[in-house]
Amino acid sequence: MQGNNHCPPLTPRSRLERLLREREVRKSSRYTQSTEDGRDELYNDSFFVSENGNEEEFTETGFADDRPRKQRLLVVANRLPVSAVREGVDSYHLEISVGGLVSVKEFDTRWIGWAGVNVPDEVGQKALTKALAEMRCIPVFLDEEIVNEYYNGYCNNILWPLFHYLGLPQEDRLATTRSFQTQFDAYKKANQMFADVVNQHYQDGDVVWCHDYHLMFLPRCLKEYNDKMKVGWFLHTPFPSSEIHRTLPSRSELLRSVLAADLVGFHTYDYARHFVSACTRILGIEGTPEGVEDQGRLTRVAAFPIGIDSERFIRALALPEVQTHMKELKERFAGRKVMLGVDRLDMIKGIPQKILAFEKFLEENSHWHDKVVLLQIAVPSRTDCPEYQKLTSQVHEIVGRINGRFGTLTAVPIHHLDRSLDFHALCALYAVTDVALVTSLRDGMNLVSYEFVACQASKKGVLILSEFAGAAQSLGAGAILVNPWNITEVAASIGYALDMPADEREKRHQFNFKHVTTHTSQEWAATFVSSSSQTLYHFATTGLQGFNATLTEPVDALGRGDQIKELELKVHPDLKEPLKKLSDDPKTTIVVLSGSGRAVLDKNFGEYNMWLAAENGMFLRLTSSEWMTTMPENLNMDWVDSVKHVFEYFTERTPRSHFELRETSIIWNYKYADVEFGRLQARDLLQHLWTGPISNASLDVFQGGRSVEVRAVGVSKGAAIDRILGEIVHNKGMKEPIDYVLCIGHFLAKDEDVYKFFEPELPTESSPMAKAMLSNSSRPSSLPRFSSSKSSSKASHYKKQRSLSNLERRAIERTTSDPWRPPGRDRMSLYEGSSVLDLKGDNYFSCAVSRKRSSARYLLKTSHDIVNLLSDLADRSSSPPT
Ligand SMILES: O=P(O)(O)OC[C@H]1O[C@H](O[C@H]2O[C@H](CO)[C@@H](O)[C@H](O)[C@H]2O)[C@H](O)[C@@H](O)[C@@H]1O
Ligand SMILES: O=c1ccn([C@@H]2O[C@H](COP(=O)(O)OP(=O)(O)O)[C@@H](O)[C@H]2O)c(=O)[nH]1
Repeated sequence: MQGNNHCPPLTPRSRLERLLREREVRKSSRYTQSTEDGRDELYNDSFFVSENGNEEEFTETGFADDRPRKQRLLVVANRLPVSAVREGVDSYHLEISVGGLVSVKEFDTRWIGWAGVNVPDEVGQKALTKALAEMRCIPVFLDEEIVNEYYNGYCNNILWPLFHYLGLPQEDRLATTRSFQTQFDAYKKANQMFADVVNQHYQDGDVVWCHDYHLMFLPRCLKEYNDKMKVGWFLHTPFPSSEIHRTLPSRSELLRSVLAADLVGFHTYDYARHFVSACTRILGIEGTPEGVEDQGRLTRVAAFPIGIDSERFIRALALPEVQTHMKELKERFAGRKVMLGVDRLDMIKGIPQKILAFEKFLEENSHWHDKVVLLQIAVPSRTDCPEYQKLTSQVHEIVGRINGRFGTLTAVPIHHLDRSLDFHALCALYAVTDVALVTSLRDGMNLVSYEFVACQASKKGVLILSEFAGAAQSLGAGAILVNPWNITEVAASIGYALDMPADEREKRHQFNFKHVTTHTSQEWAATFVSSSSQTLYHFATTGLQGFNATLTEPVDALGRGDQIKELELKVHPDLKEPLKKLSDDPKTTIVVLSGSGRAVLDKNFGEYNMWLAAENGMFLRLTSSEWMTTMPENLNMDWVDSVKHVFEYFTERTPRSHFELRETSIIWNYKYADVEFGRLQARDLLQHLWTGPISNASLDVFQGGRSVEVRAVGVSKGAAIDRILGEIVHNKGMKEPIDYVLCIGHFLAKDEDVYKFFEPELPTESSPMAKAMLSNSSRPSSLPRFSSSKSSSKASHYKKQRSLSNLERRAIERTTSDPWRPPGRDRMSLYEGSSVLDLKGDNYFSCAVSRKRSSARYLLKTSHDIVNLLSDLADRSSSPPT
């Protein structure tokens, strides 16, 4: 049966099947490659090499042996991952950039870019070309003037600030127009020079991957030369709101050039959305969920969040030199907490704001004065640009003032370094840090935050992260998110981070660490390239109470709350006392019926005297007894691995989404993800579940507000309540009719069958309690006002239609084949024929919590109403009858 497949089929039928298949293949090949690791980083990370460190013999038809030929990939970026310094007429010193562009192991990769050196003479150019070839790098030679106009000018003075919401430079109008035009011309010319080198090295079937804002013209140049070329373009910076992009004089030309690519990628869904809306508003062309369509040609647009080579950082921490660095740093800063900032000295990094927030923290917390130090590594960047020079002076001035103000003869609060560190020193620094402070005003992603997390396996330090860095959308849950412009908030977050208890640090770290080690640069690149290499692109990407959203603490409806705290379901603190009183009342039986697993219910309700029904009633327990299973023996769970596989795939690609694997169900939740993106992803996921390889499996798929849940066929709360009640009636030896039933929940539509279960015959005489609950005059002010739900008419319709009582009907249903009947025992007989469920019409209160449409009789607006209702019931149950 298809549903039994644990992997996608070998011959994928759809785009998603293909991507899932490729993901599996990548996972298994990753293991083989890691056994080869341990030698020179660049070679291992970027290229396929043999044991002796030389490139393997490679022929035009493939490797010398029978291995299949790898997909050729031409990576084109402004900078090569290697920079050159000329030492003689024909000799160069090559240096690998520490944060150089990422590697792609499964492709046969060549890099094309500028080596950061001016080589005007032919001899020098030949020598550099030869030296770089050993590293599979191909240089583009840019002369000084073009570097000045294209790189310093158009790229760094115009596009960079604009894309980071800093606006266009303010200059004299005429001069701006003139310099703008010359810079734009130089930009186009430089892009054509990159294209010429690509064309020279291109072979049929190659994928060409263009990077960043430096090369927005490149896709067009390449397609004009050869429209069959597969071209992808990825932007490492934010793409701003269309209102910002609209201010750029060359706005349309740039957009059209990028649209020449087959695939356009961004770090976040937000950036992708801005790009599509810029195309719609500025170019007037159609945005679709998949991308941008112009005259029948579709350019796919999607988010591909970058990652780091986390293993490389983790491995480095074990190296003796890194250990020595760590020891020195620990001794040097003994008795003080270490805070760390690592940034290029760039306006976008918010360094002055960070330092000012640290000053405010020191101002307000004198007890921390000698106990904390901020180490700020400010790597010089774009030093030819006047704006960057001004920033350096500004930062020096602020640091000097603060050190003068809070320093002592022996120690200063800020150590500021205008220099870069080597990889090992950087790893050591990350590892000894207690709190990392990333306050970018805008940042495409911010890899420093990822690198810090990768190095924190033992320390489990805290990450304070700007909400304006792309990384906030992925590490947002584990980090403390701040608005870097809000100095007061950042200062308070510093205090919170420094005082954070170990268990909270551990949880936050684990979340971040998992993300950083699973969303690697390898995965990023492989996903982007395999998507580009397809000709056809088609991807986008619980009486009876419920627990979650019923008895839990209220959560932020926009999903902007603290995900780490909210992921751990906790009983609302104000409900503890009423639950205790109600559960101790011998006349009251409480059942918590939840989709959550046993452990979650044990942890939250173990201390009360009540019934717990976990996993939608598949497991049942009176808190004084052990768990029993009510799961039918023949419950088919063969589909679990296949579905998990699909859920993993979507979780990896939907920042801040997560999935929970329970014993009889799996839930993918995107409450904390970008709402729009989450919905699109859910649509894709559902489509795959309904039409993909597991479409025939015996499972039920449900869509919640911000979740997708998959269960074994027929599992619902309504189906379970029958069995649960049988156990309770039997256990309590109940014979008298139940006085009233209160059933409160925030249920999926599928589970609303639980409301119908108790629905009695037409209303007769009310019990005193029922009267009290419904009569406005006797209702105390704390009791919530029930508002009859619109759907209560549905319930009465349901009642009128019924010719048999619920018990009669269920008894009849039971005589037919029932997969839910537990073996060897007929639960129905436990209360069949008894009058326990002879509820009087208005002795039944089914309440839906914050739902617009429901078959419950009443609606409760918020969890606050539940607290009031249960508190009031508890008071009444514990007070003597009047
Ligand atoms: O080459 P430079 O001009 O010295 O600048 C260095 C790089 O800065 C930018 O980095 C961006 O890419 C990172 C990885 O995707 C991302 O985390 C960060 O937020 C971005 O700012 C630039 O985009 C690169 O091209 C530069 O090489
Ligand atoms: O002394 C240093 C400090 C930082 N980095 C690297 O620079 C990169 C910075 O990347 P990020 O995405 O944080 O920001 P960007 O500078 O690209 O805007 C990271 O990989 C760091 O490891 C470095 O090579 N040397």
